[in-house]
Amino acid sequence: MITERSSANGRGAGTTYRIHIGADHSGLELSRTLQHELAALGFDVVDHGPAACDAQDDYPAFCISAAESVARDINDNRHSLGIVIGGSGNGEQIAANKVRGIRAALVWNESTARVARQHNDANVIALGAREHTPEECLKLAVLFLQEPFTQDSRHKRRIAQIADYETCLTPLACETSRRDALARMDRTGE
Ligand SMILES: O=C(CO)[C@H](O)[C@H](O)COP(=O)(O)O
Repeated sequence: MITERSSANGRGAGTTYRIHIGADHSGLELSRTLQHELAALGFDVVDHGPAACDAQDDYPAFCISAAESVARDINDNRHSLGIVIGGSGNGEQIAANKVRGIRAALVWNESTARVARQHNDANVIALGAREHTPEECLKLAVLFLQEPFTQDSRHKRRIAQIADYETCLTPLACETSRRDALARMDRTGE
């Protein structure tokens, strides 16, 4: 069973992770493989489609559905992460990142899988099913899911700036937030 404790992510203990997965026709087979393997590892897996292979289907709805559920769960203090899958992962990442509160990272090697959690506290990853073998993708997904966020103040500060921009939609808000964060660090020595 993969839990908060065994995944050592420092955000609590004893809670099973929920993983929301969405794909398109090019990622469907990989999505099914990952769902099977991650469920076997003890994750609580939620499938956001597609239900069947249709070469004409479009990835945004499936990926946005998965990302919205991650965001909703996080708002409800439930520990959830997401995986969106397409041919390249690019469009899937772009779609997921349109959801407020989502930080989706395109993961394409072991380093980007780890750093997506360590530095970015990413809550969704995008994988390109046409770029890797299923075994590679499983490895990347597990690396991501088990890696903790460092909690370093510089990373928190940058993530907060993105969140500020997302809320206010003005670059000035980012700059203000950066100045406030730097001033706060001066005061507290953080
Ligand atoms: O990776 C993707 C988007 O980033 C899609 O999966 C890809 O564009 C689908 O291509 P096609 O319709 O030619 O199968």
